[in-house]
Amino acid sequence: MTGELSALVTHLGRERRAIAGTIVLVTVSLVTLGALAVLPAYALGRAVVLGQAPPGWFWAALTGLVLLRAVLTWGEMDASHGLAYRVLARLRMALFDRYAVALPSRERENVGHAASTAMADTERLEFFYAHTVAQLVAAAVNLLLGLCVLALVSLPMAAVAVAAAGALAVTVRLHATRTQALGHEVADRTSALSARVVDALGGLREVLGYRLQERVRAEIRVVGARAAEASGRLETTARMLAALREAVVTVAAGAVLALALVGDIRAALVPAVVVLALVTIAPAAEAAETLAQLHRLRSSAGRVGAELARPPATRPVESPDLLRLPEGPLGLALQDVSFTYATTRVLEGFHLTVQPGEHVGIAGPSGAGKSTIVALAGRLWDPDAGLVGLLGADQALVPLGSVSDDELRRAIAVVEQDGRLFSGTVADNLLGSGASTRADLVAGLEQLGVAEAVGADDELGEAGVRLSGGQAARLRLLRAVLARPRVLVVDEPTADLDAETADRVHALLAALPCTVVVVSHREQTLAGADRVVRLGPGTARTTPP
Ligand SMILES: Nc1ncnc2c1ncn2[C@@H]1O[C@H](COP(=O)(O)OP(=O)(O)OP(=O)(O)O)[C@@H](O)[C@H]1O
Repeated sequence: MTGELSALVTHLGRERRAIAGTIVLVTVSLVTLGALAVLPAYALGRAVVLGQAPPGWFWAALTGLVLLRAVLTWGEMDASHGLAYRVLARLRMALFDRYAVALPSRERENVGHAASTAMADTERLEFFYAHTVAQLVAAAVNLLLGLCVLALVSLPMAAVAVAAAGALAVTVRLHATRTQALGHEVADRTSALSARVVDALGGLREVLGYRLQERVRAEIRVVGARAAEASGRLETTARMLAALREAVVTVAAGAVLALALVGDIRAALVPAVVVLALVTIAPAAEAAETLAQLHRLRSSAGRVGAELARPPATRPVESPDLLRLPEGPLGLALQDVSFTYATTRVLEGFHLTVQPGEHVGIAGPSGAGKSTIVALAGRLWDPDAGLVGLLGADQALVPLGSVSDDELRRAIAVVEQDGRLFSGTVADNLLGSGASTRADLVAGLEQLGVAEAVGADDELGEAGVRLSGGQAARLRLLRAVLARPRVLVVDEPTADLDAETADRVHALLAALPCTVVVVSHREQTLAGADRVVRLGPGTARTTPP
């Protein structure tokens, strides 16, 4: 197995034993099949050349092999189907565990690539570990066994089989070198085509509104033709090499037959020996076909491996360093914090202390770093330097990075400006934390003026598409409030609202008993806070309190 594929085996846990089990099953099954082909050929040779009926042991052996093969085939199907599902689940679970800690990275990348790796690449690999590995090992063992038996019967015939195996290996190499570059070209062109289609579908309203249909159609036609042309070339090359492999098997069978006819093998054995040569080489030819396709699986394994190696977005909390949060109200503190996106330094030596129970507003020009402060407060990322923590009533600071994720998520809720809702009902979306009741939800919908538009059991559609911007913003806020956090950090809760509806949000926030940090450009929204911190333009710096 090549590096990328064997590297993933560590993620398969107990399934490694199951893979070993299918290898044994498939190998025994293939050898049994070979014996099932050779035995009747042997009987036929005796009957035609010597005029002798098969002996009694022949029928017993044949019946035994038929039964064994039936049991093995059934066992193999049963084992490998179950194994395939479990391998798929293992790989996806490993990926999703990694995504959970690594994907919300500060680069905020498009997650389409991650999703396609988790769905498509893992499916390809599932088949490989559950079926292909066993097929390859079985073909290799079968080849070795067949060669040994052939060598006992006739050394020249064994030499022919070895030469055929060598020729098949050459076709695999040829296939790999010929199709690798072509395969990349096909993948690139196909992904360009889907990107263009997704782009056009995403902007369908604009396409129709600005009468761009003809242009889009022409572009898709050109990109589609390029993809089809590259796929065609790949297909032709693959077919030619498949034909070459078939030719190798045919020539080898012919050579074996010729050797049998001119050699010193007893005539009665000729059919059995020719069949033996065939059952030795044919599975190897099939395996060669599979090996030739292995580069695709290797790329899939490489992609999955790269995703599994993504660095976590925040430093994992080691259990000996775990701290418990104090009882009672909690405040929030950022001490001497610096933070940089790829090249943009947003915060430098930044200080902010929000006392337990205090309501603080944060204002500042666009790009000043307000949303970055919100993200750091929710420990979506760690700061490059300095400390972000929760403040007890005794002013002791517990760094966010020392609290278990579960305890942290229960203590602090963050409502980002571009936060997400999911498909499902309003209740599914808003009561997930389990901290509030359905009655609280209904009261919240009333208070925020959304009850007329949506009820607790209404479906929101994918990513909440059935809501207006202002309705979605209020539901996102309500979701955080219903989680009953001890610290609530909200980014622009009223940006999408008219003045009257914004007042409903102000009233809700003002009545909250917990610590509240509100980021807003709107003075009305900041007016309800106990105090307002105003950031200047450029990198946000503040002196310690
Ligand atoms: N993921 C990112 N990668 C690179 N730079 C980023 C990223 N997110 C934000 N920035 C940059 O960091 C700076 C601060 O962004 P931030 O979103 O914190 O500002 P903000 O004060 O909330 O702005 P606004 O009021 O417009 O929402 C900006 O210059 C922005 O371009």
